Amino acid sequence: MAVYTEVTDEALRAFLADYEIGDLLAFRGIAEGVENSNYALRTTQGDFVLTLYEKRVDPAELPYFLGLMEHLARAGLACPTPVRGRDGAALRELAGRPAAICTFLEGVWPRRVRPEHLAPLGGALARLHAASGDFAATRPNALGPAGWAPLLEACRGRGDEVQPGLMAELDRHLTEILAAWPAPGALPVGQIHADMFPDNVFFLADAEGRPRVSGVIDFYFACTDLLAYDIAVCLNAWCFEPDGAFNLTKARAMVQAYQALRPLTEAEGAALPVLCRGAAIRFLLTRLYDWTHTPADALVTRKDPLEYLRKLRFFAQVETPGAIGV
Ligand SMILES: Nc1ncnc2c1ncn2[C@@H]1O[C@H](COP(=O)(O)OP(=O)(O)OP(=O)(O)O)[C@@H](O)[C@H]1O
Ligand SMILES: N[C@@H](CCO)C(=O)O
Repeated sequence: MAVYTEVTDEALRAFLADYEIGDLLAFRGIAEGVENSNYALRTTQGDFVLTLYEKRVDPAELPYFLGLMEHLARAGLACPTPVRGRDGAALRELAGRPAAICTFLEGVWPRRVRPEHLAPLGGALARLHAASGDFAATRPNALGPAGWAPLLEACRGRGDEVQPGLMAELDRHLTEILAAWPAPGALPVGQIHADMFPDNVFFLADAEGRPRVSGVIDFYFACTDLLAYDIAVCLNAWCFEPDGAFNLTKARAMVQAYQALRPLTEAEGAALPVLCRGAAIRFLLTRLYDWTHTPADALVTRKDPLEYLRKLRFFAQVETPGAIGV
């Protein structure tokens, strides 16, 4: 479910009059995603995606997200390009919500991640980091280390209902993670995607049938943070099998392809185990928050926090970067 705000045919046609993207042929709500309302539009000039930003997005941050997408697209990265209206503004309002239209990207996200996806993923991540290197704006990571303790507190009342003893275990992990977190200035910083999960990366097959990245979407967690943290997010989201086992082959393929374009510093390599642990607790906590604050009968599908408890435990016992493919 991700159409929270209904848009009428008339309202959409009036909205599109402010753009030069042709006449509307068809539009439909997109069911995937949980944060915002998305519509696929077809006009006489092509396909587009209309997004209405819902409650969890702070309108003040939209210029950063849209500006970053525009910057990356201009640098040649396949990501949604915000379309400007006749007056030059990309961020507008529709049905009482902030709204923007972006270009539509071809491809599909992998429902089942195969080892062949990982090298293209690593390459795409390194290109994203290179392309955003000269983007001037910054945005602190609201879901970075400073945000984890407040999130844990917000879950404390009901967290143990999900698994007995969970809160005490998370207290221990968080204390250890924060104590080992790299000091400011120790690692390279830049614009990161921060949510590079399989459902945000589209692939198409090349002439030989090998997957190649055709687009990266959903920049609404993007922020200015440690570049290597994006690798840690990918190691969490792409390198575990459905049975919970860590797949070292996938990890190595991703990290090697990334390093072919941007070699990691020694400090980044050494820090990756704790960055992975941090990324695991970040997704565990946001999922736990949603789990304990969303009514069970809500239309949104809640994601399993315990999947990330298993990943957190795995990364907590990693002793060398080599064990995670670095
Ligand atoms: N530019 C695009 N081109 C093609 N499809 C898109 C594009 N943007 C979004 N989509 C489609 O819309 C779906 C939802 O988009 P998105 O993941 O950005 O939604 P969200 O509600 O913000 O997300 P999430 O729950 O992942 O945080 C995607 O899975 C994809 O199918
Ligand atoms: N990718 C996230 C949702 C958006 O933060 C998750 O799977 O928990």
